[in-house]
Amino acid sequence: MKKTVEVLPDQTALIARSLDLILTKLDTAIKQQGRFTIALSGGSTPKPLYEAIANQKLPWDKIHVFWGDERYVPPDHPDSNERMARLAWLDRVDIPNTNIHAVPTLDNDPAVSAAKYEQHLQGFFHSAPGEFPALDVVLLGMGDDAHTASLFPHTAALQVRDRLITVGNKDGNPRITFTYPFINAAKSVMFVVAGANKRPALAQVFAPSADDLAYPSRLIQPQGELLWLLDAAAGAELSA
Ligand SMILES: O=C(O)[C@H](O)[C@@H](O)[C@H](O)[C@H](O)COP(=O)(O)O
Repeated sequence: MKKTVEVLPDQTALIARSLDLILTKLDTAIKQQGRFTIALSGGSTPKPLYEAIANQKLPWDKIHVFWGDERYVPPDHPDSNERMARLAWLDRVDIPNTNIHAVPTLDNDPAVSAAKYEQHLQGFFHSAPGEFPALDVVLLGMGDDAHTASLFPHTAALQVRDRLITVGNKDGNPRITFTYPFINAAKSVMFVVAGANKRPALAQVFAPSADDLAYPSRLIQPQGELLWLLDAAAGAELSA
C-alpha cells in the first residue's frame, strides 16, 4: 500500500487538489482501459468537489459513478447521497443514465437492496461471488467518530469480509455500504476530510495502535494507493 497524506491550507485548496487528482486518474484510466469507475461518498464535504467536476469538459460516456454508501431513503429524500450528487453534478452534465449506478433503496428490506446492489456490481465488473473488483477510485469522507462510508464504530458491518455490499447501521437507521474489503480492493482510495472537529478522530486513525472497531477508518488499508487529503483545520498535526 502506498499511503500519502496531503494537508492543504483550507477547504478551497482541498477541493482543488482533490479535483486535480481525480482528473489525472480519470484521464489515465480512460487511456488505459477505456473507462473510469468511481464510488462517491456522501455527507457535506464532497459537494463542492462534485460541483467542480461538473464544470469540467469530460468524456462523460466513459465515466461510471457508484456510491460507496447510501442512506436508506428514497432518491428524492433530502438525506439521499444520490440526490446530493445529482444536484451538484450528475444532473448538470451529459452523462448517460446507464453510467449512474445508484444504490437501490426502495425495497422493504435493506438486506434485499444490499444484495441487489452487490449483484449489479458483480454484473458490471463480471466478477464472481467472493471476488472483489477494483474500482479506479473510491472517494471517502470520515465522520468525527472515525466512521467512513457507512461503516460505523462497533457495528456488524465491520465484521463482513466476504461480501461487496452490506447493511450499515447509524443509530438504528439502516444504510447500504461498501464493505471494507471491497473498499480496500480499489486501485486508489481517496479520503477527503475537512474541519477541526475531525482532528481527534484522525489522531486515533493515524495512531500506531488503536481499536479498529472503535475507529473504522483504520480498516481502510488498500492494496493500491491510499490518499489522505486534509485541510489544515483537520490535519495540521498529522503526517504520513
Ligand atoms: O453518507 C454519508 O454521510 C457519508 O458517506 C459519510 O461517510 C460521510 O463521508 C461522513 O459522515 C463525513 O461527512 P461530512 O463530509 O458531512 O463531514
